[in-house]
Amino acid sequence: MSDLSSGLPFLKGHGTQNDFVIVPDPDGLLDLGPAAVAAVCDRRAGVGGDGLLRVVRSAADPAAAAMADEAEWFMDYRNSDGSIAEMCGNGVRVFARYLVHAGLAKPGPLAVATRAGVRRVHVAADAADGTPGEVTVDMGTARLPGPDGIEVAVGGHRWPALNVNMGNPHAVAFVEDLAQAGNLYDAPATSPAGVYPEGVNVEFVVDRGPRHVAMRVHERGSGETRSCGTGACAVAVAAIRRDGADPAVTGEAVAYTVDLPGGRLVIEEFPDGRVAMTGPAVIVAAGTLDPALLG
Ligand SMILES: N[C@@H](CCC[C@H](N)C(=O)O)C(=O)O
Repeated sequence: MSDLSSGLPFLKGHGTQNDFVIVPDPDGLLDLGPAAVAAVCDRRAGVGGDGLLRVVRSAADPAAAAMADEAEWFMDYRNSDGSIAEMCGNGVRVFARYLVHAGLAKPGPLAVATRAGVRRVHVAADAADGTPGEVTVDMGTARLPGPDGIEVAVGGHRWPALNVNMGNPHAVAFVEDLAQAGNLYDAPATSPAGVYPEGVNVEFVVDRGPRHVAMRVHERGSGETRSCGTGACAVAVAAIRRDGADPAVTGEAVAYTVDLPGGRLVIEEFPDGRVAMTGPAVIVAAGTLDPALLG
């Protein structure tokens, strides 16, 4: 158990404006329950964030100890409502940026343990003018578990959707106009019932040009966010199949540009099914959390 009487150090970072509170806990001494996470992520009464990244040595956390030989650090990711998710694509890029920022890793290749398994990350060196290098993550392979006939509904609109699992669940719907998704204050309805027993992240997608799409997302546990890395991968995978460009069939790697409200990500898929995501990730602030916030 950690002594929190003098407060808890934190940092703030984002990847294409998907923003996270980063809490270093190298020795795994913190017990951050859902209420504490939600309080920290509250945009008015807390620091504010779409999620929280606890940075802990894999060997110090039972959820990651089995990955400790491969990845020194475990990304313990929580949504802003305090719920746990298996994976966060922007989160893992921001996590890697933090490790470099804190001197815990060097730019270049590094491995990060997540609940969805070890993810290989590459942090590019900063440019000569100080612009932070982009961060690429090998996101593993997408699963498309079906069934056929999934639909997403918002207001009076209803669209067919593809179930894409990137370690976490997604429903991808191609729409005519991103405004049709409305204000996205509430989670969109999905059918048939029972396809997503643990909840789902829902993506709305339009075409922008050849191999170029734009999307909005409603994230499970966080609401509408300005970017979602696993969501962008799910969208690219769905668009690649729709466009008949599946690398497992064509034998050719393919890259799609995905525009999100908070920025741009490039998603590649390779003939062996691996999906890679590249985009910016930055640290923007550091401070101390009032222990009262943590309950
Ligand atoms: N923003 C993330 C996804 C975070 C988890 C998601 N809300 C879930 O519950 O699955 C990303 O960048 O992938």
